[in-house]
Amino acid sequence: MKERLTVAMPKGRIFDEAVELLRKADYQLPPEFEDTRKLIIELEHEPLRFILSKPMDVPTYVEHGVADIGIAGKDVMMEEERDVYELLDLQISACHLAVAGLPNTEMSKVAPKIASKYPNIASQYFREQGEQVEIIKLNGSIELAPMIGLADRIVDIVSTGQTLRENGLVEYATIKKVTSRLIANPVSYRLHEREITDMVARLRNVLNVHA
Ligand SMILES: Nc1ncnc2c1ncn2[C@@H]1O[C@H](COP(=O)(O)OP(=O)(O)OP(=O)(O)O)[C@@H](O)[C@H]1O
Ligand SMILES: O=P(O)(O)OC[C@H]1O[C@H](OP(=O)(O)OP(=O)(O)O)[C@H](O)[C@@H]1O
Repeated sequence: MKERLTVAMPKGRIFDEAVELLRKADYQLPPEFEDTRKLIIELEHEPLRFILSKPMDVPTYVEHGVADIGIAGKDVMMEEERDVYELLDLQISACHLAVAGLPNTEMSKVAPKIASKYPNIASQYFREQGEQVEIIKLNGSIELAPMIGLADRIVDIVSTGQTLRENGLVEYATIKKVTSRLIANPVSYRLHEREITDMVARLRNVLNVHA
C-alpha cells in the first residue's frame, strides 16, 4: 500500500462543494463523510486521509506539512500568506472581497477605521490606495461595524449581496474575486509528485481545464 496523502479539508461552506468535486473525480468518499463529527477520516480504497479543519487554518496545516495538500479559499490564502504551492483553481465557493459601508458617506479624514475579519488584506489594500487607516479585527457580523459607528468601512466577503442589502450597506470597491484553491506543501509536492499530479489531473478533468 502506498503511503497515505493527507488532505486538509475546510469545514463549513466550502466542504459540500469540495466533497462533490472529489466524488466527481472518482474519489470514493463514504456516504457519512458529510455527517460525521470525526476530524480524521481515512479512505478504504484510496491511500488518502482527510483532516477536517477551520477554513482559515488549512494553509497552516499545509505549510507545516501535517497535511500534504489542502483546499482553501483565495481569501484565506491572501490573508495567511503561507509558504505553500497553489496548484489549481477549483472554481467552487465563488464570492469576492469588497470594501463596503453606509451609502453616501466619506471616510473620516484622520485615521479612518476599517473593520474586517481579514486584517492583512484590509491593511494591504488601503496601503496600496495610499490611505492610512486603523484596522479593527472582528470575527463575524462584520456588517454591524459601520451601522453602529465602529468603523467607516468594512472589508468582507460578498456573495449574493443579501447581507449588504438587508443592512442598508453598499459596496465601494471590489478587491479580489475569490474561489477555492488546491494547495500543496512544497516538500510533499516533491516527495509525492506522482500522486499529487494525478489528483490535479483528475480534478482538471472534472473542471474541464487543461494545463
Ligand atoms: N458568503 C460567503 N461568506 C463567507 N465565505 C464564503 C462565502 N461564499 C464563499 N465563501 C468561501 O468560504 C470560506 C468561508 O467558509 P465558512 O464561512 O464556512 O468559514 P468561516 O468564515 O471560517 O466560518 P465561521 O468563522 O463562521 O466558522 C471563505 O474562505 C470563502 O472562500
Ligand atoms: O453576500 P452574502 O451572500 O450575503 O454573503 C456574505 C456574508 O456571508 C459571510 O458571513 P457569514 O454568514 O459567514 O457570517 P459571519 O461572518 O457573521 O460569521 C460574510 O462575512 C458576509 O457577511
